[in-house]
Amino acid sequence: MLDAVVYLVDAYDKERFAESKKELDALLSDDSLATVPFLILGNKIDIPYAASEEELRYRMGLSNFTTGKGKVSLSESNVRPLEVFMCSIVRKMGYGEGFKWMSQYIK
Ligand SMILES: Nc1nc2c(ncn2[C@@H]2O[C@H](COP(=O)(O)OP(=O)(O)OP(=O)(O)O)[C@@H](O)[C@H]2O)c(=O)[nH]1
Repeated sequence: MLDAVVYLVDAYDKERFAESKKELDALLSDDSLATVPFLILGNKIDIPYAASEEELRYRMGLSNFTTGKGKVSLSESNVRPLEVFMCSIVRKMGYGEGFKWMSQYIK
């Protein structure tokens, strides 16, 4: 079984959000991934016109599904950990926080 899924979205390529949402939805509804933590990374925030975190969350249909940043214990619940972190891979920023968040849910 997978420990986690890291899903990277190009936050600058707004025209492809619908396509990206479709792919993500397929993964989210895959029974074999039902309890697997999902880290959604919105990349390329160094570009001024890139989507904000809020816009990305909305466009990906995740507004009501993120489980909270920081230390949030979900082990007592059936809730799958899912969060959105914005990053710039070329600037080497943002994803570290995401991976740190994710690591608390990996046994
Ligand atoms: N400005 C910026 N450019 C980036 C960043 N990360 C990757 N790129 C650049 O984006 C270009 C295209 O790479 P990707 O977006 O990863 O392309 P891809 O997802 O493999 O291909 P597509 O499916 O066609 O989008 C490359 O030139 C990368 O260097 C980033 O954080 N900021």
